[in-house]
Amino acid sequence: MSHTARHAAPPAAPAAISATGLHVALGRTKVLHGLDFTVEPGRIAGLLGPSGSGKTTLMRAVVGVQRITQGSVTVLGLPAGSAPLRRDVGYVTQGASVYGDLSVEANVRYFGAMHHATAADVAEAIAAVGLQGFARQKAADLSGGQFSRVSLACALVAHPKLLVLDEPTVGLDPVLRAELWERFAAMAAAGTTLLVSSHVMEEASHCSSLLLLREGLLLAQLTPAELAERGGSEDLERAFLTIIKAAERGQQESQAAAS
Ligand SMILES: Nc1ncnc2c1ncn2[C@@H]1O[C@H](COP(=O)(O)OP(=O)(O)OP(=O)(O)O)[C@@H](O)[C@H]1O
Repeated sequence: MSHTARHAAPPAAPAAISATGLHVALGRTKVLHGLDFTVEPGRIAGLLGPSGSGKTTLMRAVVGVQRITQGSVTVLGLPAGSAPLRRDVGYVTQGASVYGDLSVEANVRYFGAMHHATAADVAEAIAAVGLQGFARQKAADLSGGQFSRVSLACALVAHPKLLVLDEPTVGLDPVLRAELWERFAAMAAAGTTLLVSSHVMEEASHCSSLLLLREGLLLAQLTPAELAERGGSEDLERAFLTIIKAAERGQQESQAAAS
C-alpha cells in the first residue's frame, strides 16, 4: 500500500438527500422554484413552512413519487425514486396507508414482510408507537391518533435509511409526542436520516437542521439556534414568524419597485 493510500481519508458517505435546482409544477401551478439543499446522513431535518408552501410536494419529490420539472434530487447517492431505494426509503403520509379491516399487527406484518421483518421486529415497531395494547385490534376501530400511528409503525418496521414523515405528531398527546421525538433521536444516532415536516414550532428544536420554505422557495437552512438568533427570539415560533414576515415584506417591496 502506498503512503498516500494509507493516509487517504475514507470515502465520504453520500448525502442522504441532495437537491439541485429543484423545480416542480403541479398542473399549471409552479410549486417549487429551484431548491438547493443537502441533508447529511444521521440528521433530523425539519421541514417548516406555512400551509401551501410546498412541504408535501418537496417530500414527494424526495421519495420519488413526484414528477420533477427541472433540476434533480439525489437520495443516498442515487436518483430519487430509483428502484434500489425502495427498500431504504420510508414515507409516512398524512393520509394513512393502513388497511382498516386488518388488525394493527397484521398491517405492520404486511409491510414488514416486504423487508423480511421478524415477529420481534413487528412487535418492536408496534411498541415504538405505543400501540402494544392494541396489536390485535382492527385498525378501523382505533382513535384518529392511534390510527395514524399504525402507518408510522409500518414505516419503522422496514428500518429505512431515510424516513420521510409528513406531520407525524399531529393528533398525538404531549407524552407520546415526546416519546416519538426520543425515538427519532435514537434512530438518527444509529445512522437513520429523518426528514420531518411540522407545524409545531417547539418540535423544530428536536431537529439538527431546519429547512424554511415559503411559497416554494427555500428561505433558509439553519440550526434551531441560528433560527432563534436570526429571528431575534428564543421562542422558535416567534423567530419563524419574524423571518417569514420579513420575506413577505421584501417581496412586496420588490414588487412595488418593479411596478
Ligand atoms: N394537484 C395540484 N394541482 C395544482 N396545484 C396543487 C396541486 N396540489 C397542490 N397544489 C398547490 O401546491 C402548493 C403546495 O402544496 P403542498 O401540499 O406541497 O403544501 P404544504 O406546504 O404541504 O401545505 P400544508 O401544510 O397545508 O399541507 C399549494 O399552493 C397547493 O394549492
